Amino acid sequence: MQSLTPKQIVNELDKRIIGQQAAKKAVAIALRNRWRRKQLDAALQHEVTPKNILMIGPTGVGKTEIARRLAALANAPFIKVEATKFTEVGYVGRDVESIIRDLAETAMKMLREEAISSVKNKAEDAAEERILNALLRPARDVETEDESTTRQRFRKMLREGKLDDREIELELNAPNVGVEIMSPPGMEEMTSQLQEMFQSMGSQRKSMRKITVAHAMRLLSEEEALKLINEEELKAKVLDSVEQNGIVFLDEIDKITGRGESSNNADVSRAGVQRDLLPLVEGSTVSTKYGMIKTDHILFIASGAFHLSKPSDLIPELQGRLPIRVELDALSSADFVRILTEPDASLTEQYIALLATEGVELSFTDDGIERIAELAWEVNEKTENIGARRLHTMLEKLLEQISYEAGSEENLSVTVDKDYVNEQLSVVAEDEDLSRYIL
Ligand SMILES: Nc1ncnc2c1ncn2[C@@H]1O[C@H](COP(=O)(O)OP(=O)(O)OP(=O)(O)O)[C@@H](O)[C@H]1O
Repeated sequence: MQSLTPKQIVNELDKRIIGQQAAKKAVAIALRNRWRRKQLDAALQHEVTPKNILMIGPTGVGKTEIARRLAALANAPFIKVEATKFTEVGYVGRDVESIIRDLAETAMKMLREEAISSVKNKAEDAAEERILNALLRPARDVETEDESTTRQRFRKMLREGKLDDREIELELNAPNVGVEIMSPPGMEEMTSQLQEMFQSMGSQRKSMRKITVAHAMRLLSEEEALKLINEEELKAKVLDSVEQNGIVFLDEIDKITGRGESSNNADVSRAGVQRDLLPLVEGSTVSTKYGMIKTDHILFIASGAFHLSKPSDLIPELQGRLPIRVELDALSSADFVRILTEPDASLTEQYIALLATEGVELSFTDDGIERIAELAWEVNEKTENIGARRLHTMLEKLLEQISYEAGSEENLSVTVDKDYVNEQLSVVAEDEDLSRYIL
């Protein structure tokens, strides 16, 4: 996927996100630039740093969604962090490095899942053998049938799921001891080492357990898959994936500027957070439990509404590291209509599919959709503008009754038209106090 052209990337993003073309273009170019960089010779490759992006736009208009979808397209490790998190009481400068450690965790999860699925068949075969061994252990003395024929017969039954509920006794790794250690700020590294220590103590213990065949198949496949994966190789991949493909989404960056409704002390700490973030964005080395990670080529996408402050209120060094500025538009009621219907797996499509599982035939008329969009827009205007997120709460409320009745009534068929929307939502939407609570 890495080699998609910027236009192809935008086309892919178009399938999920309505409008916001400037932001889509910027992230598409940033992604393609990574591929371009990799085509260069090593010396030049080293010099080319990512052009980080600053997305400016109100809440709920697709900023995170664009970054998240981009990461998914590129199969890149992705993490979203609220910049304001680091202004909280108890914050110490080095905490910002936890962003990279968390990104490494995300990469590990992603790559481990990939590795597990690549050895899935082998692992399942091995698990099957172990289950057959356990099943046939008592049968061995009964020499009525050739052993391999019996095994074949059982294998067939096992694959057909006929033995799923039968209980067998197996030697299994003891379940992980669920040690949760609350770490004081700045001590995350030590905590994670302790946690690992506890876990490795746990994984060395084995015990005999009686479980069903279906459950055993799951546990043993997992155990066998882990045996087939080379941990060291996986760790190396994590480092490479974070360094070369990692994407960090820094939300609420506008809230760590000096401006705003703040006292002087808060101002100092906000500028302090910017200063702490700077080395990460400029390129530094962070120690993680998988090894050292250089942040030079990680793509940072910062985002904020900038209602009370301007990008020029950020410290100059950080401004310089976010050279690409894109503005995202506030969403209109016409955009809401499109968001409700056009994206792949749109909200309406999701509800139709969910209710179909209960035999409910749900459909939306054009004027019904328009009315939902109109009301969502009005509620945003009257209360707080939360962008497209309002559509989620509106639809949930709109379909509450149907969702409740589905399952207990046969062959329900519901058409959501303008009248239906008015009936369900107008009273709440027009009452400002009520909508603050319900929508
Ligand atoms: N332009 C859009 N097209 C389709 N869906 C959208 C669009 N904008 C927002 N949404 C939907 O609204 C929800 C919130 O959007 P998102 O998380 O991108 O907000 P945001 O702009 O990053 O806001 P914040 O700064 O508060 O995080 C998501 O579920 C997303 O799918």
